[in-house]
Amino acid sequence: MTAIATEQGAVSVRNVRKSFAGRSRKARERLALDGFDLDVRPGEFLCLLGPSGCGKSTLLNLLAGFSEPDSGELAVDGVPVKGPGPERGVLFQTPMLFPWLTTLDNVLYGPRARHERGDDVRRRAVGLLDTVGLGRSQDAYPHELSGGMRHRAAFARVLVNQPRVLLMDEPFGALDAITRVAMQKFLLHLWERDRMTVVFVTHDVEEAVLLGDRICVMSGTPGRTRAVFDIDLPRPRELELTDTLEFVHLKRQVREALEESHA
Ligand SMILES: Nc1ncnc2c1ncn2[C@@H]1O[C@H](COP(=O)(O)OP(=O)(O)OP(=O)(O)O)[C@@H](O)[C@H]1O
Repeated sequence: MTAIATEQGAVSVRNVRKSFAGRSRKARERLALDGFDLDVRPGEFLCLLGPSGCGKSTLLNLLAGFSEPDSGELAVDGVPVKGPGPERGVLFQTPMLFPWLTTLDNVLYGPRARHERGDDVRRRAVGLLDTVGLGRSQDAYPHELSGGMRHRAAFARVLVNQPRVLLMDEPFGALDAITRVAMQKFLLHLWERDRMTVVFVTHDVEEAVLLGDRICVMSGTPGRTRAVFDIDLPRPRELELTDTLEFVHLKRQVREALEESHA
């Protein structure tokens, strides 16, 4: 896969408001975000932490172009987000795969939908499946894959579009501890190599400190930025880092900010 230029993938969120109508006349409108600002540098790994309901998924959906703000602006490389686009890859907690397609056909789905059909794209898809350790499972259907394998297949499906920005909503939240660590290692390795911009939502403070360049702790409702932490830990990062004093100290600071955001 071609490396992604690090100067691409700047994300900006300006004064964004997003509300949801109540289900009935009596049910009040819910204000998920109000006056929300965020800048993510090209190639930066930003983690979003915050209490349930503070608007993290709402923000990711807006950046993905799955929904529109009431007001304010969201842009990638200065281009306003007007809908979904292949330059923004989205990964959710539940891997999105079509059950009736093989692993390889799932990966090729996006390029085919854009009428990219040549040998090049097929080679890229096969290469990616190798990279994610599914080289031998290209003909398997999703139900024949383990949970971790399905996550990796969904990853390959997103990466084949060579996104400049990866939007990840608790992608490893449902995995067992061992698979989760394996996926974190895999993501770190991939990001070290390609340096795409990542916006990563998690509830796990340790995961945020291990992965992120910066952590934005949100509070709500409506969602606001409560604290921002620069994580200046050396890279490449390995799991052993979590045992160091520096890591433990940072983790405590972030956890305290998160606890305050629940107050
Ligand atoms: N489609 C929707 N319709 C109505 N209300 C919604 C919708 N999506 C989100 N909300 C509301 O907007 C607010 C923010 O929700 P959101 O899912 O963004 O929070 P979150 O921080 O991602 O929460 P969690 O950590 O639990 O996933 C909540 O009050 C939620 O009930």
